Amino acid sequence: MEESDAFYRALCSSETIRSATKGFFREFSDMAINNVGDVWIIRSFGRLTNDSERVRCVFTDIKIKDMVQETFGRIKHLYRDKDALLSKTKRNEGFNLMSSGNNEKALLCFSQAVLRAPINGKVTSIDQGFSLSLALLGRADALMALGDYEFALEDLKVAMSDENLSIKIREQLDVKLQECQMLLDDSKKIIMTKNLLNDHEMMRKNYYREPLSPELTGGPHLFLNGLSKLVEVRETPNVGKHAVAADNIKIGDTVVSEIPLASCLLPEYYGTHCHHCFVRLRAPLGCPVCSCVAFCQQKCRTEALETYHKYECKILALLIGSGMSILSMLALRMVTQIGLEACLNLKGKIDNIIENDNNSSNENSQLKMNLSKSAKRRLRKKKLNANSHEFNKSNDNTALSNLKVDSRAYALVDHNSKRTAVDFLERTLMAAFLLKCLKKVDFFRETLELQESPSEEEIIVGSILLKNLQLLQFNAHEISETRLGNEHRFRGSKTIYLGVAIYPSAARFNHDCYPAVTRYFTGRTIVLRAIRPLKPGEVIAENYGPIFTKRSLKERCRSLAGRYWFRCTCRACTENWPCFDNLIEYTTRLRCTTENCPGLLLQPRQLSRPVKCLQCQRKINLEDRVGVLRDCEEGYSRGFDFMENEQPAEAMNELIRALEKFHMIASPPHRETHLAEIAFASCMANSGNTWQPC
Ligand SMILES: C[S@@+](CC[C@H](N)C(=O)[O-])C[C@H]1O[C@@H](n2cnc3c(N)ncnc32)[C@H](O)[C@@H]1O
Repeated sequence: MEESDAFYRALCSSETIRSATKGFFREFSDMAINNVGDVWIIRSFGRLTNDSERVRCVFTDIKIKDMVQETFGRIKHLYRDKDALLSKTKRNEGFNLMSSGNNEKALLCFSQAVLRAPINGKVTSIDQGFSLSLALLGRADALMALGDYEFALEDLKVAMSDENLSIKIREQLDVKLQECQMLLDDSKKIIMTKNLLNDHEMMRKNYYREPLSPELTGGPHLFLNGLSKLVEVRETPNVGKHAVAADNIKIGDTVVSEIPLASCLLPEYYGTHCHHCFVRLRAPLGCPVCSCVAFCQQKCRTEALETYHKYECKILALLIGSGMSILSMLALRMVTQIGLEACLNLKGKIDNIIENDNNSSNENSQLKMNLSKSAKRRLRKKKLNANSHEFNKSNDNTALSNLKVDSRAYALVDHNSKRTAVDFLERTLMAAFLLKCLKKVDFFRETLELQESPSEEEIIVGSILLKNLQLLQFNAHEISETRLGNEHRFRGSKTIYLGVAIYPSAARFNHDCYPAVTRYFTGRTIVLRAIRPLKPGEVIAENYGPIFTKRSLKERCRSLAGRYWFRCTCRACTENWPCFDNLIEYTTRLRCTTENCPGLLLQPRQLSRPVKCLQCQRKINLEDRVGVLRDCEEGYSRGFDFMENEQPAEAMNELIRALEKFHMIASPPHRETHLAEIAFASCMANSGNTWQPC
């Protein structure tokens, strides 16, 4: 590797751990790395062979332990607290705004009042201790004025759930509840009889619910959760595990619809999206302790509070302030959401996976050479079946306890054999920081002082954190929402990244600079759908960011090598396909008309003159093919027109027909086809997370 490449790779790698500009962590880790020096890093730390040893080392080795213990010994609770007075002020602001008819702004004030209010009975000097119920009552008023009766009803029910409410407040709530129920029933009747809800209103209401995920085409895979039966996972020494078509795949087919194993919302969206399910907030509920996060409904709040948020609550501001990356937060979430017992249980499974991996990479390289095709197939099936065991036990999101034994993520690639000692050290320091944060919030049974050396339980959890930090670097996905244009759904729309998540099945899809699938999200569920047809055995590739139409070969190589540590050998790279701008000049290759011939031919200047196919050696007349290509282009234009009229379903039908035809008679690259694929992907994303600012 050239020096500049190694430098770029190290830079990319560090950014998956922490910010290069914000927070205290970077400064601390740079200082620690400088202090211990290269010799110790390479000769001592670099010789350690597993994650437990690495975590133990930073807490016990004389060269580094004081720095680590002293810095992390100062960890304190840091979070945004409740504020009853502010809640009351915001509630009064809300009433003022309502009286001047500004109900939307009033709703925002009431929501702030709800989120800042302490639980009833906590601060009795203000609102006699009922700030929360009063804030909810005020918000219900605003929601009713806006016609959002279901949200209002929900607020009133939450407000009434306190058994110790004063008689006066209970009576007010009772009256409001009956009024709200009546208005809700009436509005339902009106909608049913007159179908009064217009498209815009319907869309607005749906923003606050999780969109429906599409069914998996061909039904779900027998044991690879979240994948369709049309997908198979294979493994080769050069590209590792990857998804291939098990059957014919058509354009638009849904090949993945998977819920995440763990996910984390970016802090900048804490005020606008549900901390748990990522849905847009309309009438948020808060955590009873902190004012940092918001939930769209009781169910999300309960799931979060019963699992990860009970640990993260009092350190959230510290975590954000440290400048840690969102992937580091996800590494912590994978631990906090399952709890200590499950972590201890997981450790044995992770060790088994690592051991099996080591054994099989040694054995496989020798064995595979000599095996027959059918023996290789049996071996593949056996391995996948072994993995599926953890799968079947774990993919029911409703049963959180089942998540406790899910070890699928630990079989994903982490490129440990290529990792430098300094990279390991930086990750280990982050794992140590997270470990001490967990200790501060009583994650562990023993209550040792922060400064003391870690117990065996802590080393286990530290090693899991460290492993998470490694595997997430190459396997996490960004969750997105489509911000629709102000005036038009498609024109001016853009993709907004809300957070990150880990999907053990989708993480098996390799990259291609000309991907076979497009990706969008329904809530936190990842959906992958085909944008070009595939035959059995063909690779179903995703795109990791650099797409051939927008980035040059050099840029793509640098980005993929720096971020994902591989050299791409896809067709777009090996044939050096031109980017969009240069595609205008490019002559599209047409398929030979001889049955089963793979030949690709360039259009002759004079169309009536046949050209010789170098594959089948026949003279081929391409007039028909050129005619069909024009039909395709016309089909694309009709699709674009439907999009211009904001009719995504009709646009998709036109585009699918034209794209299918194109792939039968020609081969990419072809400028109009790629524009059509982008348009088709936008139409599909339209049924996922979307938001149109008012
Ligand atoms: C998300 S994982 C994909 C699944 C992975 N191949 C596995 O075995 O689990 C990303 C890693 O896969 C490998 N990879 C992905 N696309 C590749 C490609 N086109 N060629 C070679 N390796 C690729 C790289 O090692 C990359 O870091």
